[in-house]
Amino acid sequence: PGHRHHQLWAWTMRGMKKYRHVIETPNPGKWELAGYEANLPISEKSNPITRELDKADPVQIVQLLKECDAEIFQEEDEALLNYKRLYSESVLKTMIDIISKVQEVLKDPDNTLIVLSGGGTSGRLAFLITVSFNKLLKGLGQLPCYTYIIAGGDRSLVVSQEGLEDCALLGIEELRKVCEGKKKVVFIGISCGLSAPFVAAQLDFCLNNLDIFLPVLVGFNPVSMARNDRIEGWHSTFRQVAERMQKLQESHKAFILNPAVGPEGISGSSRMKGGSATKILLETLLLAAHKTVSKETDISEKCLLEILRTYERAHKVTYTQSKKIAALVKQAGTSLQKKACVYMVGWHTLGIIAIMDGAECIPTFGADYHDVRGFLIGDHSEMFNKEADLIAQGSQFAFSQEDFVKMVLPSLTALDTVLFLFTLDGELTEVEKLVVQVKEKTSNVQALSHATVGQYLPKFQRELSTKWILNTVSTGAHVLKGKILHNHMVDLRVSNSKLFWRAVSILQRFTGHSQARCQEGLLKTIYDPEVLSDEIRSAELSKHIAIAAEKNQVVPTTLLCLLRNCSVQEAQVRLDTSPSIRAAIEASLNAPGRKRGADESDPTGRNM
Ligand SMILES: C[C@](O)(c1cnc(-c2ccc(S(=O)(=O)c3ccc(N)nc3)s2)c(Cl)c1)C(F)(F)F
Ligand SMILES: O=P(O)(O)OC[C@@H](O)[C@@H](O)[C@H](O)[C@@H](O)CO
Repeated sequence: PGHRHHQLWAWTMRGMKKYRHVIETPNPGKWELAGYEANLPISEKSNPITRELDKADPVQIVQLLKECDAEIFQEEDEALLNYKRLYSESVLKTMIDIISKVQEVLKDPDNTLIVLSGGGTSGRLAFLITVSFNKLLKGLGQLPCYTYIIAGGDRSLVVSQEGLEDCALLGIEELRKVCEGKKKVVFIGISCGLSAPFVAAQLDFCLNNLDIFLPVLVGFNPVSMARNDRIEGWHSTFRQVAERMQKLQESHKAFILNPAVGPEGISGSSRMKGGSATKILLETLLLAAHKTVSKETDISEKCLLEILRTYERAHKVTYTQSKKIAALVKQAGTSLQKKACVYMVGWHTLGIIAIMDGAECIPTFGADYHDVRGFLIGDHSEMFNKEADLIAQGSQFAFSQEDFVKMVLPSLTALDTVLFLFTLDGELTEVEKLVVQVKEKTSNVQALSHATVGQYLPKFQRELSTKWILNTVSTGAHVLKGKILHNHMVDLRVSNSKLFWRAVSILQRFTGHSQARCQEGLLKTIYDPEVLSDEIRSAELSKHIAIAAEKNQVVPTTLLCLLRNCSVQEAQVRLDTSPSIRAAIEASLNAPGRKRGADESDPTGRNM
């Protein structure tokens, strides 16, 4: 029997060879065996650690997410397909090569520029890192050398606009604008999944103008797992661009920094480990560059390792507060379950991290914009590219102390949770003033202060600690609210092409049906009540997405249709009359006489 098993495995792998973009559903119950998981992009895989996240209590949720975050720092491991990791030799060498290019720019600020760019969280981190390092230069009396691009412009910093990362030409246009008149530009394109068309097009543009640009790609998949489906309005796939860069790496004409950090705790949610790893990688690289730009000494791997280790220490220090974090998760979960709000109010850059986390809850958990919101206390004048895009755009864009006092305080109730994020040096009087005002409205006030004594964390590590805590609190609160099935956000809004493919993959995973059948089912729900024609089937993905983005519960509805072989209307009735989406799906997963899909094949047989 063993050899037959092997033959099956070999057959399935050969079948994978034709694998273009489509990742086919393996035979029922053969998901792990057939090397299916091995073929999935690491950034999109389901992390075994959080397999039962939806059944965990607050303390367990914090523990599981802590373990996921710890994978960022895991050393290269021969057994685990030895993907290169954060501490791998090759990664450190590439960082050193990039540093010397950055130093050339820092020495000639007038004719040069360092551009950081990305969609969603990657764009927000591009902004945060730009602000931090321009402030560092200003402190040294030097001119700013950094600028950022985020898909959708400054609005996307505070309110997600997920569809814009699909716009390849928009990326080029934004890049041309910021590089006007520059002779040398280090372009750092950030895409955790090696997937955003916005970034792929910018990198491609750099590759066609190497006399001016040095393209650097930051992400967390091997190039072999870069996204390979066609980009609308563009001639190359992300993978083709990445392969072109790979060839130029030898001659230092392009660089790819892509250590594996392991799958996200919520499958595909690259705002978490992907965002944290982006911050760690780029701050380490740029800090080292700034440290040695004055001295002629070359940067050493030892110096890089020292900085990286301080981030690893920040992970340890942060999770010594696990009990308090779990209490915050529980309290925030209660607020959301009672249809109340969670406010995260942070000082200086801690406020930017709070705003980012709040903005991400909308696409990540289908949250309403006022469910979880971040606010920035303190001066934000020199921060934004075009602050005008932000101010007075309506309550969705509220983010300042003034907005908090004017628009939030008056309607605060005892069911709301308010979390203050600050450091113990300096702004204490400011904090107390605001806390007093909040305490008049609710006792649900928590403070997260970074002690500047004892467990001292430098600025960048303090920010990452805040990100880990806020990501855990907002994720945990939505898990407790029943938004997650196993470790998947099944009820995702199909608002860009990556989310369209994630929806199809989740349908494959929970039904065991073929990719084609799942895609057909999804289109049926999207276009309902219109009957699908071949013309509709062959329309551009952007057309499907434009319609899907305006509809609710498209994926859960399709899942029920596929599981019960019923109509869209019947599925919608079933969802509307069910206590929760999770309950409706679980009931259908266990419907009598149903073939079991991947996510229920339980190797331990516990559920038999
Ligand atoms: C793990 C899982 O099977 C799964 C989820 N999402 C996906 C995908 C999400 C998004 C895509 S994709 O946009 O085609 C993409 C995204 C990034 C990348 N490097 N390559 C492809 S695949 C896959 Cl392949 C599997 C599950 F269970 F979540 F459905
Ligand atoms: O960095 P990537 O892989 O290109 O992803 C860019 C964006 O899709 C991503 O940041 C998204 O907004 C987040 O909600 C993911 O949790």
